[in-house]
Amino acid sequence: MTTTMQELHRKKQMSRKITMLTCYDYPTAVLQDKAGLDVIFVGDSLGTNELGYERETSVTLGEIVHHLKAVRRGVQEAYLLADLPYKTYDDPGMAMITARELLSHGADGVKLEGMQEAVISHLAGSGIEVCAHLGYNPQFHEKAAVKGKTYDAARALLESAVSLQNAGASMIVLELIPEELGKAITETLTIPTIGIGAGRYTDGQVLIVHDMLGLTPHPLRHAKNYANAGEWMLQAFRAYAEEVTNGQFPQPANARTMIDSERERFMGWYSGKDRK
Ligand SMILES: Nc1nc(=O)c2c([nH]1)NC[C@@H]1CN(c3ccc(C(=O)N[C@@H](CCC(=O)O)C(=O)O)cc3)CN21
Ligand SMILES: CC(C)C(=O)C(=O)O
Ligand SMILES: [Mg+2]
Repeated sequence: MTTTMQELHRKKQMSRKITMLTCYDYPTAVLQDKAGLDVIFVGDSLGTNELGYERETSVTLGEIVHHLKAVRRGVQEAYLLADLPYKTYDDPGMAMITARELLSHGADGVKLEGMQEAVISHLAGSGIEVCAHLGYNPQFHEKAAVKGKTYDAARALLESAVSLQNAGASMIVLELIPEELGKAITETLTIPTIGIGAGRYTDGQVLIVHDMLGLTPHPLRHAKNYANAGEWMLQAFRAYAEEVTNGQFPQPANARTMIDSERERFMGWYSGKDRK
C-alpha cells in the first residue's frame, strides 16, 4: 500500500513526526523508499543542487517531469510530491494544466509557493492534493533570509497559513522561520506542517538530500550531515584514476577470456596474419 495524504494527516493527529526528503533520481528514490520515508519530494531545488543552476527560477516544467519520471520508477510506498516550477502557476488555469502534467507522470500531489489562494482552491476543488509553502520562498524572494521574525511579520505569516488551509491546502512547508512561529502555526492548523529551518515543533521535517548526505560544498545552519558522501566520492574517483593510471585496475578477475579451443584457433590465425 502506498502512503496517502490521509495517513499523513493521521500522523499529525497522533503526534507522530512526518519524514520527507528531496529526491531527483532513481537510485536515491529506491533507497529513500526502502528507508521508509513518508514523503519523497521532487523539488525545484533540483536546479541548484542537481543541475548546477544559479537559481531555482531557471528550472522548467520539462526538467521537473524528467526527474519525476525517474523518481516515480523507484518509489513504491512513499507519498510522491513534486514542485510546480516558477512561472507555471501564474493563474488558476495555468496551474491546473501544470499540476495535471505532474500528476500524469506519477506525482501524488503538487507543491507551490506563496499566497496563491485562488490557485489552491481551484486545484483542491478538482480533487488535487496541494502542499502550500510559506516563509522563505526561493522562487519569489531574492536572497535567503529568515521570515516572520517580528510580531507583525509572525502574525501575518500565521494568518496567511490559515488562509491557505481554508483555501484547501492539504499540507504546508514552512521554510526559514523562527521556532516559536513554527510551533504556533503547527498548533493552529489542522493540516500537517513540514519544516525546513523552522525549528523542532513542526509536524514533519524536510531536508535537501544533498545537504544531509554531505554533498553540498558549504554547510547550512538548518541542515545536518548524516554522511560524508562528497568525501567518499572524491576519494573513490581519485583511487580509480590512480589505479587505472598504475595498471592496478582491471585485474584478471575483472576480465573475460575465451575457451581454450577458440583461443587456439584465434591465436593461430592472428599470429599468421599480415599485420602491417
Ligand atoms: N542545498 C540546498 N539546501 C536547502 O536547504 C535549500 C536549497 N538547496 N534550495 C532551495 C531552498 C533554499 N534554501 C536555503 C537557501 C539558503 C540558505 C542560507 O543561505 N542560509 C544561511 C543563513 C540565512 C539566514 O539565516 O538568514 C546559513 O548560513 O545557513 C538557507 C536555505 C532552503 N532550500
Ligand atoms: C526547500 C524545499 C521545501 C523545496 O521547495 C525544494 O526543495 O524545492
Ligand atoms: Mg522548491
